[in-house]
Amino acid sequence: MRISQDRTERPTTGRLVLSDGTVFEGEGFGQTGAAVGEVCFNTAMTGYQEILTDPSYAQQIVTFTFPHIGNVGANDEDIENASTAASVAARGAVVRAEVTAPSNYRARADLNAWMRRRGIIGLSGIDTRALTSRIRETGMPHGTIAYSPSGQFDIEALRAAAAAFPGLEGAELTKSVTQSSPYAESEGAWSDQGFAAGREDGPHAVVVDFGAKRTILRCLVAAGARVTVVGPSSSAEEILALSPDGVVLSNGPGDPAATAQFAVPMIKGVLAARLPLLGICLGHQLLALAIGAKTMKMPQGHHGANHPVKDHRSGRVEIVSMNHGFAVDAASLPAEAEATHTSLFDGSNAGFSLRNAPVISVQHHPEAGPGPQDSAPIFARFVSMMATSAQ
Ligand SMILES: NC(=O)CC[C@H](N)C(=O)O
Repeated sequence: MRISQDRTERPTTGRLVLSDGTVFEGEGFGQTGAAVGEVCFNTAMTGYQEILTDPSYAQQIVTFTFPHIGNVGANDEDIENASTAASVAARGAVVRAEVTAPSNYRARADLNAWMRRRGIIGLSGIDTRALTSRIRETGMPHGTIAYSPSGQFDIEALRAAAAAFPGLEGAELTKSVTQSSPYAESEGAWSDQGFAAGREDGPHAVVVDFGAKRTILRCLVAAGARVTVVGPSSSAEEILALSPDGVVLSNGPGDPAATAQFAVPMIKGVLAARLPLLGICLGHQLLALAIGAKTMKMPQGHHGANHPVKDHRSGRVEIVSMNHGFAVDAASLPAEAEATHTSLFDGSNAGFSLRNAPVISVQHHPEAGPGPQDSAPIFARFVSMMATSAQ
């Protein structure tokens, strides 16, 4: 039949080529061209726009296990890059179903056009279950995602580019996704009326931006904090000169051990000032390194919005958002730290506090964006720690 002949004659326009030569063939969308990165999978059923703009995904290609990505299009608010200097977080998106026209009252663009504008390469029609099983069994591979409207690919060149990708171990990426000059953040919680304005008289939180998600800043503002954001290589002296009532170490991309080179001296200085400290994700890992614990690369990482974490103080299980490829080695935590949270998926450390200092820290994402809000009370807790220390 003619129709099927036409179909078979038209070359497919997208590829994901792994460093071992495995080729996944599908249709390209979004930005044309090729990009290399570590291929991970994310199990969240919603929030693809937040995921693709989370700076922690720098140099990663995200495989979505949820089959329908793009249904609600893209809007102007669900963007997690805090820094205007960083236009791209994830380098690519691998999805199962073809992206269809958006249906949502908030949509301002379809995912295809939005990804093209942001320079993110998409690949649809992929057996994402097979790719995810492979990542689960053999770890996160290096790959090249490519979209060529003509359907012409130099597969060997794409494989060689994937093989040449140095990977995330040892990679310091926080400076590439942030801006160094301080700024104030005053946007709070979102509603259909827009973002609520923050208070100007709340306790002052200085957020060290390692690639912060805007939702973290908005949660702090919504909890009553006045927020100033500073760059990742700020010194303790520069931070203390802003008279903070507390300091937040944000999430961010890359290997915490690499960023620790300049972040640990800063964290030690803030710890010495005995200010309340909150670590989130990369911030959690950096805090662990600052107190002498170790971090390590995980084989598959945790990327999703349905991860069970046990809070040992309350005994409750919280369902949380996760996005990390490195983890704190729980066994290496010094006696001054008390492990407060554990991942119920694999027993890895998901939080600690310090016994003799106002310091709390979590591996997961209490801000959600996307995900459940079981851990959101940590922001109010931190703001009240700051209010107490300010007295
Ligand atoms: N979301 C994050 O902050 C990620 C932290 C770190 N880059 C990791 O992959 O583990």
